[in-house]
Amino acid sequence: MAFFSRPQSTAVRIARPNSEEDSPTKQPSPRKDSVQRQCRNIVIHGPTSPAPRTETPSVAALTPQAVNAPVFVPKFAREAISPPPPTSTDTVSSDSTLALSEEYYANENGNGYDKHLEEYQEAENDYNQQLDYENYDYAVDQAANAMQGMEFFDDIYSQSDTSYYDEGQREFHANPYSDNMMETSYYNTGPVFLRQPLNYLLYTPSMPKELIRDSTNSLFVPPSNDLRQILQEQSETIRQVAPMGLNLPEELQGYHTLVPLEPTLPALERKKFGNWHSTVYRAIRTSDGIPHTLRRIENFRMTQQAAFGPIEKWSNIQHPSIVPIREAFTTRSFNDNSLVVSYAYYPNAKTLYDAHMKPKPPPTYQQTVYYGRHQQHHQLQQAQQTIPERTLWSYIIQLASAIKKVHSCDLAVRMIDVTKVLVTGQNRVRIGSCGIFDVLSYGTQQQDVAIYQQEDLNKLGRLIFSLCTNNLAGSNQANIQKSMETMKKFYSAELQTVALSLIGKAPKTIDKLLDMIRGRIMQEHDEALMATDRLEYELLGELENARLFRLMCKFGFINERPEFARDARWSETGDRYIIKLFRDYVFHQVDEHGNPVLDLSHVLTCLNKLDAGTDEQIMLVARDEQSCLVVSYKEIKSCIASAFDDLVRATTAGQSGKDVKVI
Ligand SMILES: Nc1ncnc2c1ncn2[C@@H]1O[C@H](COP(=O)(O)OP(=O)(O)OP(=O)(O)O)[C@@H](O)[C@H]1O
Repeated sequence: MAFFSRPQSTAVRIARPNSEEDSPTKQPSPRKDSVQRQCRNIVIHGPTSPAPRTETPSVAALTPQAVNAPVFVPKFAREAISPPPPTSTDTVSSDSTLALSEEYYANENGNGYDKHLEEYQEAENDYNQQLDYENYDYAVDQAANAMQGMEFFDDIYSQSDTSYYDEGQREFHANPYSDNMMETSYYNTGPVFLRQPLNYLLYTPSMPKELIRDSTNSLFVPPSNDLRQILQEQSETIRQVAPMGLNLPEELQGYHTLVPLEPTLPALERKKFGNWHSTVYRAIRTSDGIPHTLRRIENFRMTQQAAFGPIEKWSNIQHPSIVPIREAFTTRSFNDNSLVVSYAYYPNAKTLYDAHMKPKPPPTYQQTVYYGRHQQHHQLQQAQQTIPERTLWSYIIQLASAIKKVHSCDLAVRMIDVTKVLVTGQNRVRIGSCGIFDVLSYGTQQQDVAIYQQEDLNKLGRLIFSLCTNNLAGSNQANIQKSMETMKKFYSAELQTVALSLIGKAPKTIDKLLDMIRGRIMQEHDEALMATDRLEYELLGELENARLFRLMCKFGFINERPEFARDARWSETGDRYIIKLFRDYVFHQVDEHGNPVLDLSHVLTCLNKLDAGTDEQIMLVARDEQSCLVVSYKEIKSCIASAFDDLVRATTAGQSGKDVKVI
C-alpha cells in the first residue's frame, strides 16, 4: 500500500523501458497488445475502506512538476494495482487497523476467527471505551482529541454532559458544498475540537427499513413508484394549456394563462353555486409564476368594497385541510361583472364526489370479456369501491380539525359538501371554496354565526352518509333506514354513531365531536408522523441528484473546450492534463478486450468521491497507454475547481469584476 498512500502524485510509465522508448516516432501499441499490460482506466483499487484520517492536509494544487515526476519501474505499478495481503508490518499501530487486517485474514483463510473471541473482544472494547468516558479528563485528552477528530467529537457530543459546548457551537452548520469543507476547523474560540466532517457526500445514508412503515400500507404516502408517477403527472398537468377558441382573457388582474378545470356544459346542465353560475380556472400568477385556482362567480355585481372583509379574515386561516385563499377581486374581463377568488392550486385534485361517487363509465368490450373470465377479480373490484373505514375516519378527522380551526376564528365553513371537499393526495382532503359565501351574502340578512356552525356539523354528518352509502341523498329522511342498513353492513357501530349524532337535531359542538373521536385522532396523528418519515426517506433517495448534476455541468463547462486546445496547461505536460485523463477514467472505461464499459455505478462512485475530494488515489492511464498518473480525488477536485474558476473569470461578467454565480 505504500505506493498508493504517497501524498504526491506521480507519473508512472507502464511499458517496459527499452532503448527505443523515448523515440518521438513511436506509435501507440495496437489494441491487441493491451492484454499484455494493464488495460486503460480500469479501477485500480476496487472499493477501499478509507484510511482513518488523522490530519487534514491542505489541498495541494497539482504542479507541472508533479505531472513530470520521475519514471517508475513497471513491475511496482503492477504489484500495487491489486491490494496486497496483510503483512506483519501492516498489523501494527491502531486497533482499527488490527481489526481490518483480521477481517481480511479471516476472509482470506475461509475459516475465520473464533466468533466468540471476536465478540468478546468487541464487548471488551466497548467497556473500555465507556470507562474512558467515565474517567474523562478534559485537559489531559485535549491534544489527543485534536488528533482523533471526528470520532471523538461525535462520541463526546452524544454524552449527557454537554457543558463543554455552548449553543453556538451546537448550531453550527457547515455548507457541505463548500470547496473548503474538508479544511474547515469549526471553532475558533475556546477549546479546539477539530471536527473532521464525514465524507457524507459519498453516499446517501439510508434509514433502517424497520423504521419505515411498509410502503403499501402507508395511509398518506403511496409506494415509491406510484409517488414518483403521481408527482410527474402533476408536473405535466401544470404545464397543460387550454384548447384554442375558449375566448378567455389573456390577462386577469395579475394572472395569465387561464385553463378551465371543468368541462364547459350547456347552460341548462350547469349546477349553481348558491344562486350563481361559477367556473373554476387554473391561472398563473404573474408576480410569482405559481399556478393558482380562480373561482369565478358570474354576473355578480358587488356593491360595497367592505364585502371583501371576510376574505381578509379567511386569508389569515392556515390549516392543512383548508385550501388557502390568496385574494379576491372583481373584474369585467369576462364581459360581465364577475367576482373572482384566488386559491392555492393542487394539480390533479379531485372532489370527494369525483373520487368516490361518480359513476364509473361502463366497462369496455375487452373489460367485459376479461371480467367474465375473471369473475372473482370483478367482484373484488366492486368491493374496493366501498370506501375503507380507515379512510373515512381519516377524512372525518381532517375535516373536524379544519372545522375546529374555522369555528375558533368565529367563522363558519359553509362549504362542507362532497363536491367542494378536494382529495389532493392519498387520503388527504382539503375544504375548497371557503369564504365565497361570506362575500356573496354580505349585506343580506345574516343568521347568527353559531347557527351556521351547527350547520357545518350537520353537513359533515350528511357528507359521511353520502360517502358511506355512495348516495348524495343518503341522509335524507326518506332514505335513512336503507342507509343505516348499508352502513351496518360495511362500517363499525362507532362510525354509525358519529354520523347519526351529527345529522341529529340535538345541539352539538365541534369540541364534543372531537371528544367522541379522540382515540381515532391519536391513530391519525401516528399515521401523519409515519408519513413524514416515509417522505423523508423518499427525499433521501433524490437528495444527491442536484449535487451530481451541478458537478456534471461544471465538468461539461471545462472539458474539451476548443480554446483550451492550444493551452499548454491542458497538454500532456500541463497540470490540467489530469482532468482529461479523469474524464476518460470516469466515462471511457474499457475492459481487458478494449470494449467499452458502461457502468453507471462506477460513474456515480467517481463523481461522489470527486465532489467529496477524498484522499483516495487512483491511477489515470494515458490514452496511448504509455504512461499513467497516480492522483488523489482531492487533487483532481482542486484542479477542476481551479480550471472552472479560470473559466468564470474569463466570462464577460467575470472580466468586469462582477460576482458571477454559475453553479
Ligand atoms: N384548489 C383547487 N386545486 C385544484 N383543483 C381544484 C381546486 N378547486 C377546485 N378544483 C377542481 O376544479 C373542478 C371544478 O370544481 P367545482 O367546485 O366546480 O367542482 P364540481 O365537481 O364541478 O362542483 P359542482 O358540481 O358544484 O360544479 C373540480 O374538478 C375540482 O377538482
